[in-house]
Amino acid sequence: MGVPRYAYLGPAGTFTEEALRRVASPDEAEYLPQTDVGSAIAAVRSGAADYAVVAIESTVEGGVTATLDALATGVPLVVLREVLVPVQFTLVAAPGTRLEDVARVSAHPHAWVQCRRWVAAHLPRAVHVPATSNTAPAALLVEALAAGDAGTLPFDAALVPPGAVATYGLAPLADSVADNASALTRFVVVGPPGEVPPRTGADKTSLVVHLPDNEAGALLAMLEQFAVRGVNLSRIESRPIGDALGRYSFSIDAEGHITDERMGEAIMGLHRRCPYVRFLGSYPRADAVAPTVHVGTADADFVEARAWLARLRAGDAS
Ligand SMILES: O=C(O)C(=O)C[C@]1(C(=O)O)C=C[C@@H](O)C=C1
Repeated sequence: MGVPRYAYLGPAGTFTEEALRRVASPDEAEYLPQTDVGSAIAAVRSGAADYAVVAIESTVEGGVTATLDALATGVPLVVLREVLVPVQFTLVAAPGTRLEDVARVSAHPHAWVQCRRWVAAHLPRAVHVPATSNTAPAALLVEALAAGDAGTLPFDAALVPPGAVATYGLAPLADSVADNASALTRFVVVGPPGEVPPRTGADKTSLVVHLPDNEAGALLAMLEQFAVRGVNLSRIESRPIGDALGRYSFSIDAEGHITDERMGEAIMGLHRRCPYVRFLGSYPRADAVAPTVHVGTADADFVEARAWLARLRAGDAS
């Protein structure tokens, strides 16, 4: 078998590539840059890649809907690992450009929303020119500079990851561009289902859940499956299923591993109550924070309770 092949949002220098470098260095893996998240995930489904690395959540914008939607339907894939990357941007432009010359800024939509206040304060005239990734405009700028026609570009400056400044040999116009200096983006490595990564004691489980139609309290009943078993949720968001108005799919991250008794019981509860449950994997938490275990919800409590029930069922009510 050759080296593992990773599909990810390119070109070189994206935050996604930085996340990938933390998973597998370029000399032990094949990097397959793609133009969008959907193509990276499709590459795993078609067998063109073994894994995809995709952004799934940011501290500023919440869930990355392209990723959530691509994983919620289609050939099942699972999350194997998560990686957190700090996100700040550098504004780059052709040499000689001054801040006051900048009226059009190229940026990935997720980058733009993470720099809105900075842009309003420093470039009040600037409009957004959407880019397919954080480094796509850097590559265009380099090409245009080499061809001597930077003036024909559809933007005056671009927001790029700081690491891309050196990769593309560009001159920064402004550094540390961010509305939230501690912004993080969470990336996940996804692959075909197989063995579940072993429990570490600080794990996350991701799920997609549909609710029964027209049932008062269905959302509450779904949440209770977690609450009564002491399972904390770290993210829940609704996405339209897409076939009719009012039909929503819930994308959930829960603290714990599928082999934890409380998580297993909660997922069985979802299976009994909800028309559709997709398991998107159990994997180690990047921050290695173990969940708080509430009274009566440790593995031993479930095991003991089951043994007690078995005794009752066997007629031992003493
Ligand atoms: O990986 C990149 O650089 C991207 O352009 C993608 C992406 C994202 O989709 O969230 C990654 C990190 C930042 O949050 C902004 C954009």
